[in-house]
Parts: sequence; C-alpha cells; structure tokens
Amino acid sequence: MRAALLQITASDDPAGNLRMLLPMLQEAAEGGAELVLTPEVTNCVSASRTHQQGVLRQEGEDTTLAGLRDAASALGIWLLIGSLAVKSEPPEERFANRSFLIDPSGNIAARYDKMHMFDVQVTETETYRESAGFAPGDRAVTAPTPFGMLGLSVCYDVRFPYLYRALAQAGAQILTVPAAFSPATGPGHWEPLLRARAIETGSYVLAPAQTGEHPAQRGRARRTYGHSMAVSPWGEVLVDAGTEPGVVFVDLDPAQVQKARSQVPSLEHDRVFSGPA
Ligand SMILES: O=C(O)CNC(=O)[C@H](CS)NC(=O)CCC(=O)C(=O)O
Repeated sequence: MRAALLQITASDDPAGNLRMLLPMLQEAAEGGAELVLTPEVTNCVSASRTHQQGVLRQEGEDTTLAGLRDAASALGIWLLIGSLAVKSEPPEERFANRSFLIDPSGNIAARYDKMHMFDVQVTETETYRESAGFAPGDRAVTAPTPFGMLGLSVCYDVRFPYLYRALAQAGAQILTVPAAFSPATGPGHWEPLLRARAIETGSYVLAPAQTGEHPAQRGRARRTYGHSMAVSPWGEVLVDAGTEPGVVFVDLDPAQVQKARSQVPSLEHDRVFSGPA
C-alpha cells in the first residue's frame, strides 16, 4: 500500500489553502497513493482568535471539509485530514482541533478531537496557549481501513505514550500524528518522539506536518518545523520531507507490523503495579 504525506505552509485563508491542496491531492493520487494525509490545522494557521472567529465554521459548514470530501471521492482515495479548526457545538465557545478520516466515497469514516493542549512556554519569547482557543477532546479513536486499523492523534499528543499504547492495544497498526510542530522543539524532539511511538507499539507512524513561515493577514505570522515523517514499526525513518512544501510517498507493508511485534512482543508484556507512592 502506498501512502502520501502532504507537507504544506497553510495561511490563515481557508479558501486559499483549499486551492493549494487540491493539486497536491491530485499529484498524490496520480503517484499511486491510496491513503493521503494532511497536517494539523490544514484549513487555517492563525494566531488571531478574532480572525479565526471570522473565517472558521462548524464542521457542517466548513468549506475545506466539503472540498476535501469531494476530492477524496473524485480521486477514490482514503484521506486523513490531519485536523481542521472548526467551531464547537454551543455553549462551547472554543474551537475543536479535529482530525477527519474520509473514505473513497467521500464519507466521514472517523473523527478525533485532539486531547492534549499545547500550553507551553517553549522559549522566553515563544508561548503557546492552545487551550485558550481550543477545547480538548476526551475520546481515543481507532478506525478500520483496507490497509489496517488507524489510530488517530494530533501533534502534542505525541508526548503522551500511553495514548498510543491504548490505540495499539485496541488494534491500531498505523498511528497518525499530523502536526504543526514548533521550531523550538522540533529539532530535538520531533523525530525521537515519533520513532519511540513506532518502536514501543510496533506500528507505522505517519506524521504529515506544517512547515515554514505561515502568511497571516491578521495577527503575527507563525513558523513551524516541517519534516513530515513516516516511521516503520521497527523505528526506521522511511521518509523525511525536509522543510519544503510538497508531496512525499511511502510504501507500507502490513506484514512488517506483525514482524516487529513478534520479534519484540512488548505490547503484551504490561504489568499491573502499585506505587510509586
Ligand atoms: O494553534 C493552532 O493553530 C493549531 N494547533 C497547534 O499548532 C498546536 C498548538 S499551538 N501545536 C502543537 O501542538 C505543537 C506541539 C509541539 O510543538 C511540541 O510538542 O513540541
């Protein structure tokens, strides 16, 4: 099975981002990808709540979701929209950071709301308060596909290993980690975190990422780390997209999941313990 990761530099203009994505989806499908993945906040990268309030919609009215569903069915591909920022159901006033799995008929096969909020001061000048704008989810999600079971996650989730252990123990073989990773943490943490999640679960990890300097009409411009990555169940980096936007391909073999897990069956070796108190 061939997958494609779309590495993009999304702006804060959802319509422009959709126009940029459609030819990339076409390129991915023409290159033989049966599963295509986009990064976190595919529809809008913005640091301005006022701007987001103006351009973002609930999922039923989200034009990026509608356009990408049409594209998935026109191209006959499975599409993991890493996430869309969408308005929540009232009375929740914050957005949801929601991942969607679209099937080749354009139906929504699964949704997952990012659970861990990036409330972190990464450097003296760079602070993120994701929970001010986004309401966290509270439900882990797996989804069957013809290529195996997906386990969904988003970005900062990657730092919480028990989530991935739960996904793998529930049957997930391919873990998705769409991201908009910070340039401060990316160089030291991105690759080792992804490889660790792959090794400790014996799963493929597919991590499409935002990259570069994101143009913004309102609010300050944001930068992201890039390096969309696919990791094998043995922990090898199969592809690293560097920092330029584009489409990268990776071939997956479900038998590799079985092989890694039978060589090191650590997923079955959990112990129940007391303490440390
Ligand atoms: O705010 C948005 O538009 C969408 N959300 C994001 O970009 C989020 C929260 S700011 N980014 C991360 O989770 C980066 C995590 C990270 O960089 C790390 O774990 O080191």
